[in-house]
Amino acid sequence: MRYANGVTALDGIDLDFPRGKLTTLLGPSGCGKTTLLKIVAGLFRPTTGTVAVNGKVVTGPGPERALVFQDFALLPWATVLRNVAFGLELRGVAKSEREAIAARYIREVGLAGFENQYPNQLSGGMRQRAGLARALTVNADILMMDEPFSAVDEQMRRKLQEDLLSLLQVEKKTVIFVTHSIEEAVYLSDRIVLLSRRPSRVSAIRDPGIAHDLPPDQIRRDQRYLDTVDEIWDTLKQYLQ
Ligand SMILES: Nc1ncnc2c1ncn2[C@@H]1O[C@H](COP(=O)(O)OP(=O)(O)OP(=O)(O)O)[C@@H](O)[C@H]1O
Repeated sequence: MRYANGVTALDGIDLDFPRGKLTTLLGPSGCGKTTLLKIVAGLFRPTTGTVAVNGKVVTGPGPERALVFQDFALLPWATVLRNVAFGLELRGVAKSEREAIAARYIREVGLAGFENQYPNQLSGGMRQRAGLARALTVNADILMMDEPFSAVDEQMRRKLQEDLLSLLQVEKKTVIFVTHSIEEAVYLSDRIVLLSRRPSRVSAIRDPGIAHDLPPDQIRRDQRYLDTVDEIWDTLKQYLQ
């Protein structure tokens, strides 16, 4: 992918994202993680190459893919209920139906009771949950999450990570996740793609092999978890100047 200003962000990326698995893109700042996510989302057209979902080439955004941003881009003038239902509103789903669906996901992400609050009345963690609920509401099979937990404090981040794993046990989604945190990647992922410095290539792929149904504290103490964190750091630190 080469931008109009001459920056080549990605070069020769050949990747697949297994169905029902959480794949994380990890790499140095500016290597092109967000660019790759936006290409998969159909927001950017790659200079060369293609993206296919279930064998069908992506030519733009589609209902089977939902993008969750770091700030979740909530509408400040709309309540949580309306924000969460917004994707369905855009699709012309009737008010009572979309609100019933939205209410279900609001409960599922742990926001019950906050349906009528506005985004500025919520904490950062609650806003993240509202954004996630909105992505779930449109029932896309593929969720793309761009550093979704980076704007909250460490305790809330851990809680959101745990809740995301629990949610994914129920809602079988294919997730493409971008983070800067090696620990977060190893904790959450079925598969981790390490990208090199720009112009970015796939440097390595790791399957942490961690059972996500174990209690969170047990995962974080697991020797395999700790070794994988160390090993990934060893690979990534060569890209730091
Ligand atoms: N719209 C754009 N036009 C021109 N260059 C861009 C554009 N968007 C991103 N870039 C450049 O492409 C490169 C990759 O950016 P991108 O945001 O994809 O990286 P990233 O890995 O997500 O970065 P970070 O980890 O810092 O969030 C950067 O050098 C960035 O400056």
